[in-house]
Amino acid sequence: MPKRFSLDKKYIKVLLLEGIHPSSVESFKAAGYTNVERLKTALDGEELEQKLQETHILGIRSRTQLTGQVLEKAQKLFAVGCFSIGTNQVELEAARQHGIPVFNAPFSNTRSVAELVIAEIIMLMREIPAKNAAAHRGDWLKSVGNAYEVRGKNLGIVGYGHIGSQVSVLAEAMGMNVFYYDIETKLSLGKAFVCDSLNELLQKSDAVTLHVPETSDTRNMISRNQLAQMKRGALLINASRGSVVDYEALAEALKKGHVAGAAVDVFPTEPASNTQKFRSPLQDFDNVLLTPHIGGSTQEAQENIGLEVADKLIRYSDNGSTVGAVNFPQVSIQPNYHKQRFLHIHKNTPGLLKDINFVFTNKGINIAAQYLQTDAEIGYVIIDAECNNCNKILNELKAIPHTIRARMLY
Ligand SMILES: NC(=O)C1=CN([C@@H]2O[C@H](COP(=O)(O)OP(=O)(O)OC[C@H]3O[C@@H](n4cnc5c(N)ncnc54)[C@H](O)[C@@H]3O)[C@@H](O)[C@H]2O)C=CC1
Ligand SMILES: O=C(O)CCC(=O)C(=O)O
Repeated sequence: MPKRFSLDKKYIKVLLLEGIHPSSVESFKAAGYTNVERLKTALDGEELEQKLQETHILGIRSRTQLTGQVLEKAQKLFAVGCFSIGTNQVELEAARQHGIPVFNAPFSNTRSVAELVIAEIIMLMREIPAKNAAAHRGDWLKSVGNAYEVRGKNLGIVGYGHIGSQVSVLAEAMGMNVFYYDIETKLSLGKAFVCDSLNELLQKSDAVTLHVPETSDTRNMISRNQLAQMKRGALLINASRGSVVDYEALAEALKKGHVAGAAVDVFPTEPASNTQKFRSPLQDFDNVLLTPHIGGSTQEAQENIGLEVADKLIRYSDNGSTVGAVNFPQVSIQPNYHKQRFLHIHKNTPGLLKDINFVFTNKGINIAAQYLQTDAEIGYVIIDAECNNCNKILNELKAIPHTIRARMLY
């Protein structure tokens, strides 16, 4: 059976930034993509814009910022893969308007984050960060101090999604009492107790861990007022996004001893590479565990993410399937090796489908199958047709007013 490609694959440039796992390169190569470049670092500014001039498929993790301005200039870019859960590093609406679906990996690193959080809860409850820092300086802090077992303590989980719910199960297995708060109704796992408000959760918890996405609602959701609601001596863990906690306020609460310790993996501004310096108001505190956004950085997670996101990008590039895209109408579709496939992305305008169909019917070309999905603003249609002069058809499809992008898979 002949293979059909969405551009001759030798012309498709795949650029993978930020040390994305080599498993993704292997996937692209196995699917016939030979022009794959993998860089260890993130890119920004002019360097990023330059590189994107020749890129069709881009893979990033959390450091590369894809603004509307950057996307506007990336004329050849037709798909973006975030090799992460979070997609806040991409202006999704701008990508959508440019006809660029954005894919991510919603599950693959969740267990890794949950395990790190559990380890941090134990470390913080035993005051290990401060004792470890002292030992490195030659000081011997052998005292029970405020060290506690986690068994029987209350853990508050904010955001009971993929990560929060796994933390819940692991914490209960260690004998913790779990409380959670979510804006959505979520099935309680084990004996976890749902709280009606964030304040209720903060008031009950000996340790609070945050597992919400970055949204306008979660920005600074833990600030002075919320920290004041926490029990004196409670712990705070943030492995979600840096924007979720006001770190100046957290530093004040730590200074006063109101918060006894914290573990922080994410920051409002993170160094773009390992050679850049990292600064945070939390660096002054021995009782704060600081990690460089490595919640999901395990070999298992990264290998799986590499495979998962590469697979979604390849399916889109080869077949037009947008399943798993976070900003795009979802079309689930199998390859069609016998017909010519066209992809048409357009502004959702009345009568446009008629114009598309006219391109074929006007020439007596049979449309064998058609798959359309729309949202309020854009439409995405896949057309399998029996045509001979396919390039001419493609050009006519591109010329239809309100077309954002048209491609032919061949
Ligand atoms: N540190 C790291 O390396 C990693 C960080 N993350 C971060 O963790 C976040 C959570 O990941 P998942 O659990 O997989 O996401 P998820 O989407 O499965 O769960 C998020 C939960 O938060 C809830 N939520 C949203 N807004 C809320 C609000 N204002 N108040 C309370 N609950 C709210 C949602 O309803 C959902 O249940 C990601 O969005 C990402 O930013 C994810 C992976 C790795
Ligand atoms: O591993 C990364 O670069 C990003 C992890 C993360 O924050 C996510 O998956 O949302």
